[in-house]
Amino acid sequence: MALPDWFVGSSEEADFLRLILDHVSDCLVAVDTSGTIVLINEPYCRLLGGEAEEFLGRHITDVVGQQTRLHLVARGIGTHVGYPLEVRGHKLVTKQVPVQRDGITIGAVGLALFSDFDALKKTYSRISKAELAIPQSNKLWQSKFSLDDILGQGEQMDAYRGALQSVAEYELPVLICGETGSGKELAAHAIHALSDRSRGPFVWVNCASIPSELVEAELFGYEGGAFTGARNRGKPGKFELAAGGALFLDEIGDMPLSLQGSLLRVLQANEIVRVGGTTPVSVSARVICATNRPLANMVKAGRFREDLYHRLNVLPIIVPALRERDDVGFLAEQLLSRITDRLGKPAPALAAKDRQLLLRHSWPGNVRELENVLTRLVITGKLSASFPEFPLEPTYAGSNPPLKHRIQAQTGAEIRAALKQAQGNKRRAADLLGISRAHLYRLLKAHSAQGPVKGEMSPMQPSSQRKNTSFGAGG
Ligand SMILES: Nc1ncnc2c1ncn2[C@@H]1O[C@H](COP(=O)(O)OP(=O)(O)OP(=O)(O)O)[C@@H](O)[C@H]1O
Repeated sequence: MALPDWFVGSSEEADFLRLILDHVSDCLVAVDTSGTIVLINEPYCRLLGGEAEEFLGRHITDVVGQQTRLHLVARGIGTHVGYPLEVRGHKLVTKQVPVQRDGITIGAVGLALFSDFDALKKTYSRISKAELAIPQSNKLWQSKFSLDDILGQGEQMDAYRGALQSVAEYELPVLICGETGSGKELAAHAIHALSDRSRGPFVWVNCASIPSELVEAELFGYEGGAFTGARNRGKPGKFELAAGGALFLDEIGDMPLSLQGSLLRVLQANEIVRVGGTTPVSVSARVICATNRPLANMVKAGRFREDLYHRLNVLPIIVPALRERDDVGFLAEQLLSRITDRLGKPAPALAAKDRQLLLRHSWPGNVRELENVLTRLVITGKLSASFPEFPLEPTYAGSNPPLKHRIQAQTGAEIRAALKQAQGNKRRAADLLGISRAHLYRLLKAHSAQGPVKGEMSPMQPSSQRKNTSFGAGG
């Protein structure tokens, strides 16, 4: 493709420019002020069915027909955007712009924005669907943590962070496994933040905390009037909210078996149908899952679908447990300074014996437990005195009732006290207890199954039944 006389660059620059113009996906032609073609790229030649030499030097109207206005644009009649043309049976949507040097028009460039109407229709429909699928509230669904929030040092943590970076590059499902409190949620946020989808939403669902009868509506959404209590206008599910971004399914091991089949179907078909709906909606969310359960064993025991397991376990990430990490001292220092910043308190120095305690402890609650221990240290100024009591275990007083009942009663009392202190906020209560939210939900569920104590309130429950739950804010 020859470049016009306008071009004043070196021959390397000319080659490079030629290459670019031939590789732009659509047709491009340039004329001088007389309307003579001075440049034409390969895609346009292909569309016209000839070689560049056949078109260069000819008037634009001879080559593409009388309806073009490019020669007029080159004489200064202004710019045309979205100008429709039919060239040799092909319908084009073009943009025709004058080329100016030092304020003087020296020619014009015609660029086909679309030379394929079917592609245009498809693109338009994708754009409008994407707009519908990302409601404004999606601004709320964003990843809150990045790789920089993952504290740790040494080879092990470098390798771990490297693994997060490499899985982030792909559009494939990620399965994050690790003990409670080890940082799985943090990893999921960081993967999304590192990915090409980072500007899209990051929507999370805790599969353990949604009542099983609501999981389907929560994930797939529902149409108005789909069931008693459903909103009139229906509601998009988390898959729809996560369009163009990532859906984080936390505690996937706790997803009821019945729902695992529906999830598998969605992942296979890449589309969902809202509860009570009939129209499929295409799914464009990347799925990131996390679990602290031994999923492979659950598959063997028939408690987790094998086909779903393989669908999800494409890019596995194992989060190291704190007791397996060799940087506990470093992590403690870093967390301590974060905590003191947050609380506006001076940082207490870690005595040698405190460090020994930190290294000896087995950390069943992992980094969350360490954070809690350090928070108490900042507040009370003592680590060694209170530390041996961790992890938070009830002290079993009295010997009359059987031990099992005493443990239940004691756990119940601890949970009630924490909920009271947290004014019913379960996330804060879980933090106070040094356990994960999911663990708290499981305890609440177990206690509600045992009788007098009711735990989780279903949002669909009539308000009259929501009162007098023993774990309510009032205790
Ligand atoms: N490497 C880390 N650096 C800094 N903070 C961390 C790290 N790992 C975990 N945390 C902190 O520990 C707490 C628990 O982390 P997170 O919620 O990600 O754990 P989890 O494995 O998802 O827990 P669960 O299974 O109980 O839901 C959070 O406050 C998190 O910020």
